[in-house]
Amino acid sequence: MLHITMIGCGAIGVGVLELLEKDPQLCVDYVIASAGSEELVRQRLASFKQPPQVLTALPADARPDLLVECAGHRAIEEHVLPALERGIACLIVSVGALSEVGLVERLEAAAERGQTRIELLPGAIGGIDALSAAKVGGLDSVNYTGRKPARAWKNTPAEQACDLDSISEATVIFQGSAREAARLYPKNANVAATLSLAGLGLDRTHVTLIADPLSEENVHHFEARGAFGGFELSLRGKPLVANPKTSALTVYSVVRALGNHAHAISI
Ligand SMILES: NC(=O)C1=CN([C@@H]2O[C@H](COP(=O)(O)OP(=O)(O)OC[C@H]3O[C@@H](n4cnc5c(N)ncnc54)[C@H](O)[C@@H]3O)[C@@H](O)[C@H]2O)C=CC1
Ligand SMILES: O=C([O-])CC(=O)C(=O)O
Repeated sequence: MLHITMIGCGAIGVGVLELLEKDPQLCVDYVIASAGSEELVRQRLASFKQPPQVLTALPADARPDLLVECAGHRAIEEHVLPALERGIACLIVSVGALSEVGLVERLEAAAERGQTRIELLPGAIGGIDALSAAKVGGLDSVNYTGRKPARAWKNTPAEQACDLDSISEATVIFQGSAREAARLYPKNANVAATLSLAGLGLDRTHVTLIADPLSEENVHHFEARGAFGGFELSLRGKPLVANPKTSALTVYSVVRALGNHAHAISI
């Protein structure tokens, strides 16, 4: 059995815990919540048969087999870096955090010192295997468009680009590099960062973000060209009820990755 610590227990975290209850080979012992939210998180977990212990930091003597981050950009600096230094293998969904200059190198150095690894999960997108394989032969261009319902852009800089409550058609709210998209939209542009880290890098991946009042889905579309040929993918993700910014596939991506660490065959 693999022993897991989970950072963050919101829409993704609860969804993952619900699915993991059915897998006897995976056990989440600890959930790390942000300070002040422990009681709320305990209430969220009250109906679980064996709820994990809720803490605000990993105990000094804890040695989980894996730490999985489902919290947000700040959690990478706060929890993932120190865990790597301690030799704990980490899986993360807040890949956009790696848009901060120098953070990739710091994570690599921490993992090397701890003789462990950090895994960037595909989350709401697919095709990362093909894109990163295509990169080996050389890529010429990667263009990504993220389209979400207008409500998914609430409390983001999109509110300065348009009136989200009154737009009647799809409206471009951002065009630029993946690095800038991830910085400005930490809860909506992790896919942009993941595609660029697998492909042409944060500064050469062109990103368009769209608020679409006529859509009920989070649509992720990218086109890649290079020595391998060409590749297009359109993924129409259903948003989670608990958080319209986040696609349900992100939950399944975490469960798949954890299962691949525990089961005899990984796919
Ligand atoms: N790679 C991908 O495709 C995707 C990645 N994400 C990432 O996942 C994150 C979480 O998404 P949701 O679960 O939908 O958000 P949510 O807002 O429903 O839940 C996040 C939870 O983490 C907690 N939290 C925040 N910072 C923390 C910290 N430093 N330490 C411990 N707990 C902390 C919050 O209190 C909250 O309970 C997003 O912020 C985003 O960065 C989200 C969607 C897709
Ligand atoms: O869940 C999604 O559809 C993608 C998302 O929020 C992100 O890229 O940060």
